[in-house]
Amino acid sequence: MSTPPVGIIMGSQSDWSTMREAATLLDELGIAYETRIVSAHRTPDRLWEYGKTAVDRGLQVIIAGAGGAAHLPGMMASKTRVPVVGVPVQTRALSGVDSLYSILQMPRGFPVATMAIGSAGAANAALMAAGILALKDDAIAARLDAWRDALSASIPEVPTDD
Ligand SMILES: Nc1c(C(=O)O)ncn1[C@@H]1O[C@H](COP(=O)(O)O)[C@@H](O)[C@H]1O
Repeated sequence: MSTPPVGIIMGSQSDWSTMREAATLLDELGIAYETRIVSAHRTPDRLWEYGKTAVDRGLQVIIAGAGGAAHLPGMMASKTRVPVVGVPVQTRALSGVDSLYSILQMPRGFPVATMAIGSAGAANAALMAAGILALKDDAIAARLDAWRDALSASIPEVPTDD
């Protein structure tokens, strides 16, 4: 089976309820993806292998979600030049600010495109991936344009009472 263009990876099964938002949006846009649990802390060899083979397998964007000491996106970015879009998963103790800072503050040279905390960030990660793929894929570009137009059209111009 050929590798899809997008990999959605997450530090734990518990991140799936957040990262599912990215998968749902990619489904809407007709973009194939794979999903994996990969942890810098708990499965470092799996992380290494995923990053080492990403280019050769044909992955074009990696969406990486993690919470707390969220080292996964940055470590993945250190191992592959495939663009990594990071999603800070919301945590109970620190509301996801810990995840955000862990992902955001990369040293010069190894960037992670960091999204907002939580499911909106996961959805935006999928849209970011779509935008990257759309640069070289007219069909994805057309579907992304249509998706954006539909969202804009759904926003009322005048507020109403609930
Ligand atoms: N931040 C990371 C990494 C990593 O960065 O490699 N691996 C797991 N985790 C995070 O630990 C949190 C709690 O995980 P559990 O719910 O499994 O205890 C999750 O949000 C996961 O992303």
